[in-house]
Amino acid sequence: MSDAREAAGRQTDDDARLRRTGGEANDSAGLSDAREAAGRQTDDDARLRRTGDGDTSRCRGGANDSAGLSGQAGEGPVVVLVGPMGVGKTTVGQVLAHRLGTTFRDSDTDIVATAGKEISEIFIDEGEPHFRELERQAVRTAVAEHRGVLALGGGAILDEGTRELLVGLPVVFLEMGVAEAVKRTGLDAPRPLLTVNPRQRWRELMEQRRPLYTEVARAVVSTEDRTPEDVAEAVLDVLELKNA
Ligand SMILES: Nc1ncnc2c1ncn2[C@@H]1O[C@H](COP(=O)(O)OP(=O)(O)O)[C@@H](O)[C@H]1O
Ligand SMILES: O=C(O)C1=C[C@@H](OP(=O)(O)O)[C@@H](O)[C@H](O)C1
Ligand SMILES: [Mg+2]
Repeated sequence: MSDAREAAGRQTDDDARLRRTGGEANDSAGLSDAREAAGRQTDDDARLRRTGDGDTSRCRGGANDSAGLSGQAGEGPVVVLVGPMGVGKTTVGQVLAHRLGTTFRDSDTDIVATAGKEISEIFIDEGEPHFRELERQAVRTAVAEHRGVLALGGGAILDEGTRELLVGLPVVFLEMGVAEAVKRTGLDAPRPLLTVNPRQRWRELMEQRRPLYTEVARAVVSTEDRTPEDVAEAVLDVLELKNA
């Protein structure tokens, strides 16, 4: 557990060229109610919930605002999606935003807009460390401004500063197995980290990243054998946003 999360745990409470549709003025009343309900549930439960494998596993608390964040329940995105590339964060995030009557934002889209070039070009021209810096800035801005659904890039959680920005937020880790990963990312997707030997590369990435996804997440949702609509439903369920 990170220091930031530990500190938070001691407290009691608790947009590319441009497709950005974010904006905090877009929350519906129903969504605000749902957010409050979700906050209460996780505060009370203080555990990481898991759906998709028939099991709800006790793991860690998560409903605490960090010192560096808002300090008030109800601020920040209503849902933040993390998980490996191709798991469906962008797709499911859009479905979720629609279901909740709110807006969708994707940190990758924001980075492309700010940098004025595609992610694969940023990797080639400036390297991954520079991309992670841009990503941290994009997440910081999105977490501060956006009240709808936020999807992050698969590697965002590698950066400690980015992880700290997520403390206390309703973060959901979407997961899948390697076979599904290879199927979904395919050969056409512009994902620079999976262009060579995707199967092995994905396993290596997950070995490094799984603990980090788990660290930042309040809940884990399997995407295996589920449509994006089913996954969105499971996210609403696990965050108790169903009546929104
Ligand atoms: N639950 C799902 N089942 C099957 N295919 C999916 C599912 N979710 C997303 N996909 C497909 O997988 C690919 C990657 O989805 P995307 O939303 O871009 O993932 P991410 O943002 O996590 O990288 C897309 O072709 C998308 O249509
Ligand atoms: O996993 C990663 O390191 C990355 C995932 C991508 O986003 P998606 O997870 O939306 O594909 C994108 O941010 C970049 O190619 C790096
Ligand atoms: Mg995406």
